[in-house]
Amino acid sequence: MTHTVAVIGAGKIGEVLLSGLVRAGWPVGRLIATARRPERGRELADRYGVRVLPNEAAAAEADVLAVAVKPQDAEALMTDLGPKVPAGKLVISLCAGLPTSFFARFLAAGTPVVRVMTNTPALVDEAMTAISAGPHATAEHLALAEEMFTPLGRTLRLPESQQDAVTALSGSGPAYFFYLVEAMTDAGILLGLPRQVAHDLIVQTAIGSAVMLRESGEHPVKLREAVTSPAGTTIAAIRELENHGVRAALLGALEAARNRAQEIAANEV
Ligand SMILES: NC(=O)C1=CN([C@@H]2O[C@H](COP(=O)(O)OP(=O)(O)OC[C@H]3O[C@@H](n4cnc5c(N)ncnc54)[C@H](O)[C@@H]3O)[C@@H](O)[C@H]2O)C=CC1
Ligand SMILES: O=C(O)[C@@H]1CCC=N1
Repeated sequence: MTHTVAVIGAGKIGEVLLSGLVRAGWPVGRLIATARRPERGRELADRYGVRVLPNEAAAAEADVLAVAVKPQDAEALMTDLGPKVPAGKLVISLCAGLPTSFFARFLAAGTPVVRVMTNTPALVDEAMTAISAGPHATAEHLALAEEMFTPLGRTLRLPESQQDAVTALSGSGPAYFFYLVEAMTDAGILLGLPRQVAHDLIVQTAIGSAVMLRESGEHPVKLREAVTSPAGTTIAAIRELENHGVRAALLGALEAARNRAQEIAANEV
């Protein structure tokens, strides 16, 4: 926590990172945010007590630049800011799809780049963050990225070649679970439960199932089999899921997300 971190483009995920660092006790004097809109900057300063600076001033002051703009905005940002980033800074990209080589193009030779893919459960310190070394990133840079993201949940080091798959699985993953909860709440309503009751039942069921997965260490098939009684209710539901190809739909959905990350990388943003 001795480094100064600037979140460049503190939107949704940038704020998730900032708030997590504040909760973890990162000195607020060592946290900087940049924002395109002045009112957004004021909001972040009021909410977290962090300094809000223009991009270039942030890059001059910080040791670590955590780039959290949308991939579509990264080229404009880096064309302007990249050549002004002083040597010796660590650039950490939070952007989906963009490879570290993209950032290296705009930066002084030798600037280390690390790519991370985190997710929104960082808001409750339950993130899954995958960290990959890009050009010139040493073990020390990876350790610094871990120091920033470990307080927000779990971290894992992976080769950069796996980051598009990670993005499809755990980066976007919370959205799939929220989608399922939404659909299952509707199902409860179809069966006659009040909306709030259906919501509460499924949220606690999701939490219980997630904790079992983590704490039992059992394979999900075994956990599911324990719920599935012979000639019972669960198998009747599972048959419907199988009939509707839900497993195949998930395989296709994640492949589509991975393909989208690759399109972003190919600049088809
Ligand atoms: N939302 C999520 O769950 C996750 C998002 N990501 C990645 O994080 C990045 C940001 O996504 P979100 O936070 O959802 O988007 P967002 O649109 O909420 O945040 C991006 C922010 O960057 C600001 N910005 C853009 N250009 C700027 C510039 N030149 N200077 C200063 N600020 C600038 C925008 O005003 C905006 O506030 C994306 O690259 C996305 O792939 C990664 C993991 C999860
Ligand atoms: O939807 C997106 O592109 C971003 C990346 C991972 C989660 N949200």
